[in-house]
Amino acid sequence: MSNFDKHDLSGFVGKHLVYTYDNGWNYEIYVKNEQTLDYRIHSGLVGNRWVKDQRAYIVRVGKDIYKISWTEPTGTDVSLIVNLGDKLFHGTIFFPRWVMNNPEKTVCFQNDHIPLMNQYRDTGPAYPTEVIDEFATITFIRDCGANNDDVIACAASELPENFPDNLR
Ligand SMILES: C=Cc1ccc(O)c(OC)c1
Repeated sequence: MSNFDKHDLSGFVGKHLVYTYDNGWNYEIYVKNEQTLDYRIHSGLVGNRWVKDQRAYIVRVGKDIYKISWTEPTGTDVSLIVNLGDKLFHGTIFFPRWVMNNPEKTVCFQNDHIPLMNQYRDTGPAYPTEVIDEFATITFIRDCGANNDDVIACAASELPENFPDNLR
């Protein structure tokens, strides 16, 4: 049927991407391996939040098109389409109501606060969910290999002075 191997994620694993949503939100993601991602948020509702080792479903849906979906300890659900060939990106984010009401509660290195995030999630309110459905422009792509813990290793606010502007 298709002329590519949908099970082959080798063209995606290891990719480090920076992208800007049409609403101005700037994000950075590292595809750590076939089921894991790290990310850092530069600006937007929850700018300066960062996360390592988020488990995700990653699938190939075209020759150079991938889809990543996951649910976070906060209860936020995310699904991303990454079209590397056209440098086109689309994200759908489903924010629980409590995140919209108090986004600052999620701005942290989440890995140090998983039980707290789960507690916020369980307390809610969850509904009504806020759906953010936006295209983004990929501004930077590079290959960092798999399972590289140096790619996303600090908050956006903690990046060194000499960090390249095109990587922010
Ligand atoms: C809520 C997290 C979230 C939302 C949109 C994204 O593009 C993302 O990329 C890592 C993460």
